[in-house]
Amino acid sequence: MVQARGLTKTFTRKKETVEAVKGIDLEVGDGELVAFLGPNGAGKSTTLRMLTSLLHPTAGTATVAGYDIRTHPSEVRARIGYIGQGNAAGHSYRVLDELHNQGRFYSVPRATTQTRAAELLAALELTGLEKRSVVSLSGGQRRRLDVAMGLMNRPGLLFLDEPTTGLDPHARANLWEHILRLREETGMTMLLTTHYLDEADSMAERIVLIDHGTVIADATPAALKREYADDVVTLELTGEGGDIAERALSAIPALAASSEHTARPDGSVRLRLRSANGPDLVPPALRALEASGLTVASADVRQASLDDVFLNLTGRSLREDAA
Ligand SMILES: Nc1ncnc2c1ncn2[C@@H]1O[C@H](COP(=O)(O)OP(=O)(O)OP(=O)(O)O)[C@@H](O)[C@H]1O
Repeated sequence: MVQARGLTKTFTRKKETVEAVKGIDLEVGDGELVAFLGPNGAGKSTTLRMLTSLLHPTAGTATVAGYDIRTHPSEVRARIGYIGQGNAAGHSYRVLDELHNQGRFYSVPRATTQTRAAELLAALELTGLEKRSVVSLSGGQRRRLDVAMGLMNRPGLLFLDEPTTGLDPHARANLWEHILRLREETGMTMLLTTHYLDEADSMAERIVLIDHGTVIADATPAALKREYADDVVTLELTGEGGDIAERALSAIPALAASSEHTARPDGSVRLRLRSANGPDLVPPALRALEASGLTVASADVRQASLDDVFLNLTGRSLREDAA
C-alpha cells in the first residue's frame, strides 16, 4: 500500500532551512495498522502529508495505493482518505451538507453519496445530528465527523494525523472503537500519527518511531520493548543478621549482573532487577530468596513501556516532550 524510499522534505522560510524529513524508507502492507510515534517536530505530519500528495517531497520517491505521489497525485488522492490535524469540516456548515460536499468533491454519484453519508453517520453514532451546524458539535462528535468525511470515497488506505489529540479519555476510547470497527468491516489499511504512547502501544500493529526526521526503529510494540527496554522488578527485602543484599544476590546469581540495591534506614534492602520478562522472573526469585532465609516484604513489576524504548534509543523521554 505504501512504499517510500529516501523521502525528504526541507523547508526554507525567511532564509532559514528546516530539514523536517531526512530520507525516510517505509513499507506498509495491505490491511496493516501502522502508527508514527515521535516527539513534537519529529517530522511525522510532514511525512504523512507527502504520502497523501499534499506536499511535494524535496527528494525521494513513494508509491501509495499503487501510484507515484509525484507523477500521479490525483490517482493517489482518489484512493486514500486523509484526516488531518484540526477539523476538516467548515464551522458554519451543517453536518449532512459537509458529507454531501465531500461526496461531490470525490465525484461520488449523488444517490451513492446519500446512502453512504447515512451509513457513515450511523456507523459513527452521528445519526440525528444531520441538520446541526458543525460548530455546535462536541469535540468527539467533530472528530467522528472528520472520520466520516475521510471515508466518503471508500478509501482502501486511511491516513489519520493525530486523530484523538485534544479529546478527553472517554471520547478517545469511543473514537477508537469506531475506527477499529470500521477497519474490521472494510479491511482498510491505516497509517496514523500519535503522541499518545498508550494509544500506539495498544492499537498499532506496528510502530515507526521517528526522531529528527529519521526512522529510528520500526517493529511491533512488543518487539520494540523486547529489543530496547527491560521490565523492572523491585523487591523490598528484610531478614535477620548478615548482609541482606549480599545474601540476596547469592540466592539469585543469574540476576546479580542486572541488579542494583539500596539499603534503607529501617535495615531493609530495596533490590531492583532488570529483565526482559519481569512477571516470569518474580516467582522463582521469590522462592530462592525465601529459601535463603530472607523475607520479601513487597514485590513490584513495572513492565517496559514505549517511553523506555524511546529513552533508551535517544536519551530523551517522549512523555516529557509531550508535556
Ligand atoms: N510549512 C512549514 N514551513 C517551515 N517549517 C515547517 C513547515 N511544516 C513543518 N515545518 C517544520 O518541520 C519540522 C517537522 O514538523 P512536523 O509537523 O512534520 O512534525 P511532527 O512530528 O508532525 O510534530 P507534531 O507532533 O508537533 O505535529 C518542524 O521543525 C516544523 O517546525
